Amino acid sequence: MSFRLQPPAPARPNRCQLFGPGSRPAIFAKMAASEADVINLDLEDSVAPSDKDQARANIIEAISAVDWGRKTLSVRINGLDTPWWYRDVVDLLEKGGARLDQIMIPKVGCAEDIYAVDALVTAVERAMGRTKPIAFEVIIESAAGISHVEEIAKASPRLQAMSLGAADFAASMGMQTTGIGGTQENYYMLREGAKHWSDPWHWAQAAIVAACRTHGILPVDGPFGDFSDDEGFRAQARRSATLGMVGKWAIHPKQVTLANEVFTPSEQTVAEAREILSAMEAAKARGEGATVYKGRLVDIASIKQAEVIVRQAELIAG
Ligand SMILES: CC(=O)SCCNC(=O)CCNC(=O)[C@H](O)C(C)(C)COP(=O)(O)OP(=O)(O)OC[C@H]1O[C@@H](n2cnc3c(N)ncnc32)[C@H](O)[C@@H]1OP(=O)(O)O
Ligand SMILES: O=CC(=O)O
Ligand SMILES: [Mg+2]
Repeated sequence: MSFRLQPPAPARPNRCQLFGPGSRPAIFAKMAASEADVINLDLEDSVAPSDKDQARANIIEAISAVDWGRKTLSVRINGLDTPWWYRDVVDLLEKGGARLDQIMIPKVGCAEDIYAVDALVTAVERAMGRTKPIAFEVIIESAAGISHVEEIAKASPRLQAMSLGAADFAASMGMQTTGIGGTQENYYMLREGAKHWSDPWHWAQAAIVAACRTHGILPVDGPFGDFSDDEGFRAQARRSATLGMVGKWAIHPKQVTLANEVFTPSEQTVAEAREILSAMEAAKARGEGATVYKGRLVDIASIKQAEVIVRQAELIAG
């Protein structure tokens, strides 16, 4: 155990991040009225190159014109390999107003990518006398991104969240699939003639969770493309939650309820966590570090596990 304590992740709900193209302002009010904790207005891959300027103008207007309530409001800028990203940053910060909370940086490949955006954001913030610092979230969606995930996670104090972007990740890795997230038909083990599907996203998710938890950042699962497959979404989201991720993107409004359902600990889970804490209090009073709860071992590590669940529930309850 290091003497350095693991830093806590930002204390805000992040169960669902609802995306919408900046080129489709008619849905902005619907996004604001949704139950998503985070809104991601997109300037990147859901916006055609010919629409980039108009989408940026739409978003700048909507940042202050729409009532976003208590949601975290984030805008996904274009990637650093495009001619649009610097204009996205400068215009959002100069013209977007104070309501904007966060910028999402896609296709991050190394810590220097964050440094570059940080330098630009810092300069514009100073020039504008902006008092609320813009937070960052990043998408790990390339071979370079996952290779440098830990140095990316510690690249800036602005960084609050990190998502896995399954679509671009699959493309960058040369994966033989056009599906966005979820079960991949050809990724199975064979035993006695029966197929057992495995999870090709698992290793990247685990690397992201470890980097995020080391540096106090929220790990988030990205898109699940087949929005007609509720059970597929649930299964993917449950695996992510079990691994330690705090939430998942919704690329269609119907996925918001599903994400909130999975990433909100159930009453039963919270009640059990509280019972474990009580059982450990009683054990401590007896001078014991370990005891039995419902026929199974609980010890001092169980306190930390139970506290994760109770903290999640308290955060969501506000
Ligand atoms: C790989 C990645 O990078 S993923 C992230 C980038 N991608 C995106 O941002 C895409 C976000 N999603 C969308 O653009 C759209 O949801 C689409 C294109 C997938 C589907 O759009 P539609 O064909 O309009 O969907 P559908 O007809 O089922 O919409 C149902 C209702 O939800 C609304 N709606 C659709 N998308 C959204 C959204 N993202 N947020 C809020 N409301 C929405 C529609 O306006 C419609 O409202 P209505 O009932 O009042 O008429
Ligand atoms: O940007 C998201 C992705 O899956 O790619
Ligand atoms: Mg992407």
